[in-house]
Amino acid sequence: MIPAFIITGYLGSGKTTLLLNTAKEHFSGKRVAVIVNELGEVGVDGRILKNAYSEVLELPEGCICCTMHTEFEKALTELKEKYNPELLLVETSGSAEPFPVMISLQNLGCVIEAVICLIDTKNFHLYSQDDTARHQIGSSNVLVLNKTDLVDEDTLKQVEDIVVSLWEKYLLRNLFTNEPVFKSFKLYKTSFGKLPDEVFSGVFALQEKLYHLNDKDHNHNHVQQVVYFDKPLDYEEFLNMVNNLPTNIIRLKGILKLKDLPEALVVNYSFGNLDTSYTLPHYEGRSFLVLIRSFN
Ligand SMILES: Nc1nc2c(ncn2[C@@H]2O[C@H](COP(=O)(O)OP(=O)(O)OP(=O)(O)O)[C@@H](O)[C@H]2O)c(=O)[nH]1
Repeated sequence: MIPAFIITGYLGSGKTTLLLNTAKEHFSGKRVAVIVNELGEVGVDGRILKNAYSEVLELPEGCICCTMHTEFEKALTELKEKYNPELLLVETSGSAEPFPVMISLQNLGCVIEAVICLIDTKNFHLYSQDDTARHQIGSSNVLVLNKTDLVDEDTLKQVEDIVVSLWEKYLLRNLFTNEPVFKSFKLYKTSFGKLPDEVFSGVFALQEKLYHLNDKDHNHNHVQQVVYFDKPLDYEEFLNMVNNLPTNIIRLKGILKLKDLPEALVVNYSFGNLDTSYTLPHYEGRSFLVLIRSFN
């Protein structure tokens, strides 16, 4: 039985960041396979994670939450045969609910060690009404109020209260008994997903067998577009573009080769905050940006 952690949470909440620091440190020396599912056909997280983990499986088809679960199970079976991992870390897309992934992992004989939901405390008010975000919270048993460095104590307390009430309201329930799948949760307040070791110790493992619900009408509230750049960009030109983005663009991710910069720049923008602190030294691919628009 392979232990598996599911990392869920809304767009830009810090899932990849968690995988790059705390999880990476905690499991160093183990044969860890990372599975990452991104909205859209171009993966950014996968490329970053390949810098940190030797085995990264990208499932860019867009959506393991709807019709893709057979693809997910096939890919996972191949991964197990090829790599024989001691542990799986699964990052779901920010637009996906974790439940179908939980089912698939159990179908393939994995033990779900925890479902960890990252919450962007700075921007929570902008997405707290989103149905998928609410189900992500209700399907998790480790709630992580992340980006605490960007909010004051009062805001943090408000977000905590809302998240706790959403957890209670959106709790995942056993199809037959209607009992909550998770009887309790643990809440952490962090920045950059720095979680204590206990999260990875198995104390949050899911004991129950899950069952498929009828496929409900699954309606995504986001649309993504990919823009490719054939020539290296000027940094000023790029900043200008970011500063003039329409307000319905809530997320921008990508990898850009810039004039005068030897390493490719990883672009990470969510809700008006731009982060370009991460670079990729040996990136040979095309420059691109994925833009995620909200309909809400
Ligand atoms: N200030 C601050 N920034 C953070 C924190 N955690 C993550 N970030 C930044 O937030 C941005 C998004 O983080 P990611 O880890 O890429 O978020 P994600 O959840 O994987 O994003 P998606 O895969 O698109 O849903 C990056 O620029 C991170 O460096 C935090 O605690 N504080």
